[in-house]
Amino acid sequence: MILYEVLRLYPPGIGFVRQTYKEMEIGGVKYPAGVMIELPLLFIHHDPDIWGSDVNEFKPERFAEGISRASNDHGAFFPFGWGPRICMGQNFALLEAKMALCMILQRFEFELAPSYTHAPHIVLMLPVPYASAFLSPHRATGERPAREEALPPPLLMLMMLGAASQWILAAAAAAAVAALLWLAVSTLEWAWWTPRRLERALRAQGIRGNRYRLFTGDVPENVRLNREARKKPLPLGCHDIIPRVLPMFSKAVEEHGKPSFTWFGPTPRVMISDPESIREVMSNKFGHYGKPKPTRLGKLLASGVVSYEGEKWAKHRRILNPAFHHEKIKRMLPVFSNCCTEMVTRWENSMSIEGMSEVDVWPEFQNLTGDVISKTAFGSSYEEGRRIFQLQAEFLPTKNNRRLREIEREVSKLLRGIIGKRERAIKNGETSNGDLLGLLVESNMRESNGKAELGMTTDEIIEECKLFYFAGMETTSVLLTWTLIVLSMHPEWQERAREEVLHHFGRTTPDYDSLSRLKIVTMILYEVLRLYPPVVFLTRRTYKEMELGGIKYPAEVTLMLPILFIHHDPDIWGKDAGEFNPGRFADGISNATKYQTSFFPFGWGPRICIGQNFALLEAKMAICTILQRFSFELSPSYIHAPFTVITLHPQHGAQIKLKKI
Ligand code: HEM
Repeated sequence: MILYEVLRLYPPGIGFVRQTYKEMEIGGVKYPAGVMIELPLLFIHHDPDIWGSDVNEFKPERFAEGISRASNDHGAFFPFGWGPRICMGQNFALLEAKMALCMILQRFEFELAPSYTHAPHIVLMLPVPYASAFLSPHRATGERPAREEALPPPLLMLMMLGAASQWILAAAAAAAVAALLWLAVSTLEWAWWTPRRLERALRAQGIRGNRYRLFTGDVPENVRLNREARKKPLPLGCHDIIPRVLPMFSKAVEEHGKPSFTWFGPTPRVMISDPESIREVMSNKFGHYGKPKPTRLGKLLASGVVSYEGEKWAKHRRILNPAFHHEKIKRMLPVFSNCCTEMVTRWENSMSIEGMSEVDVWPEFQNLTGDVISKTAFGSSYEEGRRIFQLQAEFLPTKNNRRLREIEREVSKLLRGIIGKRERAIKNGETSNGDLLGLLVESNMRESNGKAELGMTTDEIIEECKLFYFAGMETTSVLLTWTLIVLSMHPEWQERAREEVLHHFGRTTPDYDSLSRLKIVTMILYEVLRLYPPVVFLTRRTYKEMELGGIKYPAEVTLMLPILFIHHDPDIWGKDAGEFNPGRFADGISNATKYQTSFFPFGWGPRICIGQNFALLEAKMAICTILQRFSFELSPSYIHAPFTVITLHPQHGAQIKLKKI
């Protein structure tokens, strides 16, 4: 209470400043971009309308029932800031202050020295210029301390430093002990106190879950269960893939029900299982649900817009959006079609005299989507783009740190070269070739309009290109692979799709308008995305206590939005949830179930996948080109074994027997 009351009356930081990056309405007032907004902590902490008429009195008891009851506005006390950028060190600071105060109180009584002048002023923080006090040993004789003990601390420090070098050694030793103490306390805080506090808060809300294990949480158990699950393939035609793909979460739901929590290291991960709550989280209207901090692997693979928050995300998304507009993607169709034709021609050339062949379509589709994204992203700089793709493909299995850094450097160098060339061409009046990079550079120049801070830096454009690469190649090849596997398992739907394709295009190259009108093929792709979503779950993080579906989640909890579980839930999709039935999408996505967020393979809300139209058009082009030329079935060597390596892969490949038609 005392520390809180001191922090209220004498907050070390007396205010915060934020700047508007675009026009913003706050409390009914519109602030243009570029305005500095002062958040006057000191004024708010001293406001009698908030704290009462005794606002300027030192009354620690006002905090007797905690911070939230101390004033008539629970947001009125924020000496450590507030929201996502709240001081990371607040627990550290409070603990340190308590420790210091306790040790002083144990040993001394104290009062102000006559020389003390009460004159708080600002030099970054709120210092006390001459903070001398008379310290006397606790319950001691009342002897006055020596004069230098009452000197201002900086002077005292200088005198001490000058006096003897052993003081320096002593100070260094003390600093080392303090650093060790700090390390120990923050490790304990991170690995034990915080997880235990969060666990208690979740259990108090009636949410059940796994017991916390120090440091590792459920990670070793997850590895063990995955290893076990991966030993057992599924029967052909079985789409009940959850226990194999996400065995730990599946077990948690069995044992604890929904919602329940597991541990990703010291962070609890609560699985949210009702579509309404999922919609609320994904809408993220006020920025209350953020993305968890990216892992090291995530950062190395690609950061870019997918990992940003707040204004930075909004700026990047605004610049990227035009590149993914329908009209722009329509212009990329010839690239899609050429790449698909190249692939099927290769397949045709490898056929036996009887017109049969066996192909593992998984690497084939990775190649196809890699080719498509290289050409659509980099246009004339395709060769350099292709090299980047090869380097990134090498990246994932590489564990050698030196090699990883080399790859990073080479990818950045290649991208920097391509971007520089493109920027110079556009400045010389050449229009972009309609490729993603050109559109991005153009949109960036338009958006920044000469003001660098409104646009993206070259490094940021590089990150976005790496992201296109990863996001554009990986996910779409997964969708195509499962589509071929599932259509091999369900030949009646393969036949219906082929009829539709031949009806629209015969043997000619599919055009944009007819591709957009395909009904059966679209229903099939949706049903494959439902049963085999390339991204099996998403995560978000609470920045502060949030109420969701009647449950209060404390800050720092990870919410898991389990696409795979929701897509397979019989309470949402009916008894036939585990069956392949594209007919459920006959009247569109919105009529397939009664909830908006029961189908979200591309995410939802403001952060919905920017490339979904791109991916669906590419997938339709590929499926049509294949259906026009081949019938196909599973090879006897195919083993049905979906598992996740970031996205949903076929563990033993996707061997398909093709027959020329
Ligand atoms: C079948 C194919 C695809 C699937 C299933 C898919 C899935 C997703 C999902 C689930 C998200 C949301 C992530 C979240 O909210 O945390 C997302 C975001 C994103 N996707 Fe895709 N994606 C696909 C294809 C693509 C393609 C082809 C591109 C680009 C060429 C792309 C670029 C992106 C980007 C940039 C974001 C981040 C958007 C943001 O945070 O504002 N995706 N994708």
